[in-house]
Amino acid sequence: MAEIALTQVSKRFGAVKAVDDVSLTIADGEFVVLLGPTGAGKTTTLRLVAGLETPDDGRVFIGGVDVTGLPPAARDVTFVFQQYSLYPHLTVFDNLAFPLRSPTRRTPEDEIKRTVREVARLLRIEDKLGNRATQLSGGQMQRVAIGRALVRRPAIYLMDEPLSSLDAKLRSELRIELKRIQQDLGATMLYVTHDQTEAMTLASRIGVIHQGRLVQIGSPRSIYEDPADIYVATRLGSPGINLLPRALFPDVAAPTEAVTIGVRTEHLAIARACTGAVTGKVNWIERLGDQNHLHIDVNQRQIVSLVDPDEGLGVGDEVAVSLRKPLFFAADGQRVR
Ligand SMILES: Nc1ncnc2c1ncn2[C@@H]1O[C@H](COP(=O)(O)OP(=O)(O)OP(=O)(O)O)[C@@H](O)[C@H]1O
Repeated sequence: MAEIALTQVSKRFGAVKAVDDVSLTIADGEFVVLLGPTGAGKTTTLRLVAGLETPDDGRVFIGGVDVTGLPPAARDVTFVFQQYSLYPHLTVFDNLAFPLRSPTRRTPEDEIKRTVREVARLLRIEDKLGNRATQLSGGQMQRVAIGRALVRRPAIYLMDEPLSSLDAKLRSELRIELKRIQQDLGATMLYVTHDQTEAMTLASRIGVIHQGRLVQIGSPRSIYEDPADIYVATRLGSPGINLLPRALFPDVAAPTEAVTIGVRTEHLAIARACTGAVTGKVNWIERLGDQNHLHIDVNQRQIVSLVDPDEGLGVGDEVAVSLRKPLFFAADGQRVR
């Protein structure tokens, strides 16, 4: 395993700055997730580390070695893509063994057997080793695709939304397994996704990407609780953070530059209407089963909050809304305290 470092890396495609002056160090054994919407520059960043793209500016280091000019094959990384690409005519065993059988590796057959069985055990597909790839479900195929990356034991694993083609249940199962495997192997992983749950549950650190720039990097908790700006604040949290004009809560003590108040469920106290607080009206309840999303109208502004189904509130109820330690943002979107 090895450390990855990018120093002031930029990559342009014509007029588009896909990656813009990104500096980032991923420690040996760390799981860093790059989070951002489509087009933010996540895949390009991975491709720069893999050597599938060359930066216009900046350097890429793996294990302390400057690999900026080296081809992918010389970098000891594996890349797992969103769409599994298995050899359909081969068995699961042979698909997994494939990277070890490359002429440059010349791995002895008994070692191949041992490694393939070990990876199949990690991914819980030992009973499928004799199946052809076409006889597998989507989730099993993606496990094999991940397994193909694992057998090589590279210095670094790069994963580009490897779970996004799976249904929600399989995604959550494989998420747990990926994290377990990464910890078991002590693997260095750079993983990209636009799924906030994946980022929160997998990452040692989350890097939030916006228009090619790394706008904040930190533990999932710090990114969630202590966002640097409105953009980062809106990346995490379900329901999403409520962004409200400061004037809606005139009694709340706020820094003078504050123009917008960011309010998550945990910043809200909602009670049946009484005097003294800002009041609103419940105008919609989304029932999710174990919890509800409560939509409250406050002076024609919508606030959405998570509540227990047994809260006893109904559409049309008047409620008092008060805030506890919300987030404040200046006119330019930067956080102010
Ligand atoms: N080979 C290319 N040629 C031209 N433009 C490109 C190329 N690759 C990426 N881009 C552009 O660079 C920007 C970043 O793309 P990138 O694929 O890195 O984003 P992403 O965050 O991975 O998005 P997604 O989640 O959709 O994969 C986009 O505007 C994209 O259109």
